Amino acid sequence: MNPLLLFFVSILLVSAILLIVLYTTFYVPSLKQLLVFRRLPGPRYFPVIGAAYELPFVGYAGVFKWLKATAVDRFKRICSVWMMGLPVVFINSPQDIEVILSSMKCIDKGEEYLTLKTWLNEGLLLSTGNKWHVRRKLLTPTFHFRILEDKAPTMITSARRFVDKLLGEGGKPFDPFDKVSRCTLDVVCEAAMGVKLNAQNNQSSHYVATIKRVSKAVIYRILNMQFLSQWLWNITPAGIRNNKDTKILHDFTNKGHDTTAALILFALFELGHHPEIQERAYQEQFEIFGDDPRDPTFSDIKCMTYLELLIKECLRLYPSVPYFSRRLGEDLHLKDLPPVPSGSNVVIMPIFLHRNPDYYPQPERFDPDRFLPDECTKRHPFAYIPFSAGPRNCIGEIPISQSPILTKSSKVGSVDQCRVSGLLHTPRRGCRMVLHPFY
Ligand code: HEM
Repeated sequence: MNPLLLFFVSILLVSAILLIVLYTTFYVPSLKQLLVFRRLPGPRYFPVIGAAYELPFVGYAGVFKWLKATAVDRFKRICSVWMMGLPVVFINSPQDIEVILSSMKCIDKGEEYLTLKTWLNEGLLLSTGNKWHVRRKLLTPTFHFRILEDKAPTMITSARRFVDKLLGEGGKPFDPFDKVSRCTLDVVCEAAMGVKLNAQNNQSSHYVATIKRVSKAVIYRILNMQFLSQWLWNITPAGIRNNKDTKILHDFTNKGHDTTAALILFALFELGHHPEIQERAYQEQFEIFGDDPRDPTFSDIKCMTYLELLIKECLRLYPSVPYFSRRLGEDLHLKDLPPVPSGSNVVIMPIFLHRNPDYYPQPERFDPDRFLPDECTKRHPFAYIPFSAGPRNCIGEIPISQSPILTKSSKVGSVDQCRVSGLLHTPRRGCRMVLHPFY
């Protein structure tokens, strides 16, 4: 063959391969997206590539700081950013959040959820369309209040075992994360799936360590967007490791235990820091039970009004799911704004919404009284969304809001500083506590 022709054919072949790799690795926006998207407010980065090049430098621990500075502080209501061809829109106002979460049309999960696919497969969290409708309809009755009443004895047994484990530390400082995690794993597996796991009696930390690694891998892929492409991820050493990890988790895992564990951990953290709040919570328990060591009933739980305020305030300051998103199947129309084009990834961040001083004065202050009925009526209902809202809200919301997390047998003594990071909202450096028995 003529060497010149060979040269051109080789160039063509290499270009075609590069194009295929680019096309299967990154998003290619449509002309309409390119034209419409630029009319939305947002920082001006490189066109199409957008802010993606900053992400690898942000690091695992800096994600939320970066998100706040980029997507909340400057643009307040709404902020649009290109991310390697993917149009991403951060929505920060309760009014706009209500529009998207209430819509039956916006039920597809965002692109980031692809990173969970090998772990959670096509379960309720990730499925969409008819598959999701059918599964949701089947599963919803399982989480009904009355059905959960049957599970109460097993939940109480796990809770008692948990308290024994905490007291077993004999008043020395310890990090409760592993114990909390095992307890919620036992409770959720048994209540939601009827599976007896007995994780609290199993000394191996293998499972908890694997969950941590898999969660870290999800954030890593979001920060390094080239790895959102499954085939590219699968051939990296981290991807190969991750695929092995997710196989272990398939057998055990479910969506509820780590979110609930994070809630309990932060509740312990805040109780340790606020003896006066702990005392009010304790007094409420004492009024219900006195010195009687009996098990709580569901009617007791209805009397635990302060405990309910406390849980709500924990989920405000530390929403276990700090970030979630939807991929638009059609244009989204928000009041007084150009349309958000179909194909955009719309992001909602309870972690910043719940700390917006317009809705929560002195937002960093832990104050359960913010959730007294009179205070709640002053706020937009979508200013508080720890369980999301609308058709794709959390199916576990009822059991969580009806589960007592405190027992009256122990008192949290002191808790070290902890920071927040990760896929779920959990303490980054752990949180060490001391537990003093009451009697
Ligand atoms: C403090 C505890 C919990 C919090 C804060 C929480 C929060 C959330 C949030 C924010 C979502 C929406 C996520 C999204 O749109 O991407 C969600 C979905 C979901 N949650 Fe929870 N969750 C908790 C506990 C549970 C429990 C205990 C279970 C089950 C045993 C559970 C099962 C689910 C399921 C199945 C979905 C997907 C629902 C759907 O897409 O239709 N969650 N959760």
